[in-house]
Amino acid sequence: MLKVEGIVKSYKTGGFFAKERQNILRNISFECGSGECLGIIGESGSGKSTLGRLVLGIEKPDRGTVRLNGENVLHRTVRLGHLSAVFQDYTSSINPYFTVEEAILEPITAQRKSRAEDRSKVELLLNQVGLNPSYMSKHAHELSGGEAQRVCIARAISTEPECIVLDEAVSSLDVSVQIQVLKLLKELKELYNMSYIFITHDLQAAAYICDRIIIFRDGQIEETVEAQRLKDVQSPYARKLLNSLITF
Ligand SMILES: Nc1ncnc2c1ncn2[C@@H]1O[C@H](COP(=O)(O)OP(=O)(O)OP(=O)(O)O)[C@@H](O)[C@H]1O
Repeated sequence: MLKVEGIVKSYKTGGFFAKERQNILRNISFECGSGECLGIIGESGSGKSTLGRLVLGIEKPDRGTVRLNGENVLHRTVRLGHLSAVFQDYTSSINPYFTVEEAILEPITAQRKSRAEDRSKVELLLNQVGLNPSYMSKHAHELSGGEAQRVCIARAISTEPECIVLDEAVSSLDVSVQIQVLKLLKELKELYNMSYIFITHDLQAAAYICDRIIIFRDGQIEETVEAQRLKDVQSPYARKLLNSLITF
């Protein structure tokens, strides 16, 4: 279970010596249960990706804590192998000098598992994301967008993490590929009982994959709603935002 409590985050607004700071996240608290997919929807610049980085323990909050099963994610041992991420920019997510096999093995190697099992593990992971073993020796530039994102997903699930932060993970893909990858993510979530923090602008994608959706406004939670009851949002802002995001 992921528990975010009282997160506050600001950044310096000017250069290195600047004293002024811009508040990005203001007192954010929520929980994401095991096996739950929690969506974060909000306008551009509202702080969604910043929140994602704090959940991953990549950055430190000014105040507040992110805990995974009661332990602070700022400790490397708490996040290593237990938390992972899939980002929008799949091409730069994969080291261009790595083969697919090396890219998928990166997090496993960080956990120092035995090398003998590695190849068969990569084969299994490729299979689970719908790619055949011949992909192992390819490099990122030889993959289509959908294939590269499948490799990123295989890498993200390789350590069987409890939680994955998916930051606009399907947004750069063609619509038909988006649907396939969303379906795959849903299946993998069931298979491994993982939690997802699903950051997106895409209301349809969120409605498809999420159990609950947080509507974010200017670094604060405006409203949280069950994905199946999106039409019942209460606040006028949330209504307006959702209407603006409906594209059909
Ligand atoms: N490392 C940083 N240093 C300074 N300011 C930053 C940093 N990271 C983000 N910001 C600022 O924080 C604000 C929120 O950015 P963030 O990327 O979290 O928003 P977002 O909701 O994910 O936006 P988008 O949907 O466009 O990706 C922006 O004004 C951004 O310029």
